[in-house]
Amino acid sequence: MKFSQWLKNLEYELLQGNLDVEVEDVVYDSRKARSGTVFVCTVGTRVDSHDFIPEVVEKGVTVLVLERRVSLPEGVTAIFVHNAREALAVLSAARFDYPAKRMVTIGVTGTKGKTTTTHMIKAILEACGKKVGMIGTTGIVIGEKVTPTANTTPESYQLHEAFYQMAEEGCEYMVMEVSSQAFKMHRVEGLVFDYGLFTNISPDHIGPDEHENFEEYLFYKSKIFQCCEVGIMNGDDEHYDEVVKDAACRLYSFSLDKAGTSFKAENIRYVAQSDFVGLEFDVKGAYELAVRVNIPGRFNVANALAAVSVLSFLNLPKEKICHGLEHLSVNGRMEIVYSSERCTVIVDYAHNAVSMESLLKTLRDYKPRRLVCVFGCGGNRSKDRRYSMGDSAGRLADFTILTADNSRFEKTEDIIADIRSSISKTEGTFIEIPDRREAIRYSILHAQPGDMIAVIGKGHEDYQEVNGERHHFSDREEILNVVESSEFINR
Ligand SMILES: CC(=O)N[C@H]1[C@@H](OP(=O)(O)OP(=O)(O)OC[C@H]2O[C@@H](n3ccc(=O)[nH]c3=O)[C@H](O)[C@@H]2O)O[C@H](CO)[C@@H](O)[C@@H]1O[C@H](C)C(=O)N[C@@H](C)C(=O)N[C@H](CCC(=O)O)C(=O)O
Ligand SMILES: Nc1ncnc2c1ncn2[C@@H]1O[C@H](COP(=O)(O)OP(=O)(O)OP(=O)(O)O)[C@@H](O)[C@H]1O
Repeated sequence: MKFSQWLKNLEYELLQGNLDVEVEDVVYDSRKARSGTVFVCTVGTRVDSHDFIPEVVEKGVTVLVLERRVSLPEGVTAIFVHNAREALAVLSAARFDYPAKRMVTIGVTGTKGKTTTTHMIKAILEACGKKVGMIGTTGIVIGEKVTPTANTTPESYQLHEAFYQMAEEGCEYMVMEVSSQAFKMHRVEGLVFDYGLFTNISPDHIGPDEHENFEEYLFYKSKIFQCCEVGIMNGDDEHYDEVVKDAACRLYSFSLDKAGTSFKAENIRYVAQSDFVGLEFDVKGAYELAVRVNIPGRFNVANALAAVSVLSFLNLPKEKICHGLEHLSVNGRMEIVYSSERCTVIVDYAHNAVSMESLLKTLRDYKPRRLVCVFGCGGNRSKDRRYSMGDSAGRLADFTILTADNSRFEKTEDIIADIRSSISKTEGTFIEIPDRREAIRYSILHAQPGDMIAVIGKGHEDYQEVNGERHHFSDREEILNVVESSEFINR
């Protein structure tokens, strides 16, 4: 392939060499540089990869893309661009021949609910017999194959490579989580999603290497409506007006509370039966559907409504959409791992006070005999989380078991002591069992009929991180071990 053929959507200045040089790939990590590739130099948070130019040229790189004017070795073609990550996205799309255009693409952004909603969309499309590719916290998912990624939204090159694989394997649809950081780092530059979905926004991801402040976070997240054909926004979000202010798409909205939005959830029922714990509601407005979802919680009404709003445009059979929603499985997000008259045990990924608060509040909608909460906090992370989560659990749960999360390089007992300092100021009853396996076991073996037990914080994770090492640990597996044990069965 001639390099010039990849340049049609890029503004650049030729610094030296010949644009018709033959190239076969684009590389952005010097360690992967090889003969006949284009190396895109970026200025990262830790490394400025312009420094690797001598090394990559030595390895046979024929073209360099620069965003800093540096001295160049002879014999290599070099172009200067305004932003190298933007250029990486444009070149990667061209390198894989614009694979996203071969599928219906759905981008989902928002502070909370991205993973849940993308899984819902995928599950419903699959229930309708469609082949779907998915990208997000779970990694790159094509059929049964899951490829873990370093980021929720991977680097642009990895994205286009994944789109290409999806299209080659016959995926008609692609649904992905788009983080605010992805917009900031130009990972989705040049993509135009067929559908863009915005679940909600509240302060998060503000700090070193992420966003300077909430305004910046909102600015980048709102970009979803500048890179999609049809945009769907949460009409209940308090920042609605700011988010849609610069929208350049056909805009729709969904709501649980407000009249006049395009899609509205009405007649919401929280259902807790021994064989079904979940939600029922009616979608009204631009699309009408009676929905039953096998995942509990008010925020999952919003997630399911958001998913249905997108899918309403796709001419899918309504009975299959309903089937998909009633038989969902979203790993570690309000996941009912066990339910009987004896108790219901739920695993959820809530790992800050805001999520924990909404989780515990909405589980109260199910009127459990007791709401029991099992949780801990991560080590080597903000201590505020320990105080605020301790306070939420103390106020909202009937009984709390404090235990380990990923303690990392801290002592679990010290982390629990921090949580204790806030939970003990509330009226909440709690005990401490530092071993998470024992804590889960205790909560189930001592359950009273009608209890709801929420095991919080680790969700889908299948490890516990202690002293820099990851040991296999899954809340789901531990729960199943207990409920399948003779100790529980014969009790
Ligand atoms: C702050 C940030 O977003 N950093 C991302 C960025 O890394 P960076 O620019 O800092 O990388 P760097 O190490 O300085 O390297 C700069 C360049 O030199 C290259 N390099 C580096 C070393 C070398 O030997 N040779 C070489 O060529 C690197 O490939 C890179 O192109 O580019 C990397 C490659 O794409 C990302 O993996 C990395 O994400 C880091 C791991 C990260 O923690 N990001 C977070 C903030 C993030 O993006 N989070 C969001 C949201 C998650 C959520 O919603 O919960 C996400 O989408 O994951
Ligand atoms: N729509 C929502 N509103 C508020 N909280 C939610 C919503 N959906 C899920 N949650 C809570 O947030 C947690 C994370 O949900 P999910 O993984 O779907 O969101 P996410 O946007 O992918 O989050 P993250 O960026 O933290 O991975 C859930 O375990 C649940 O407790």
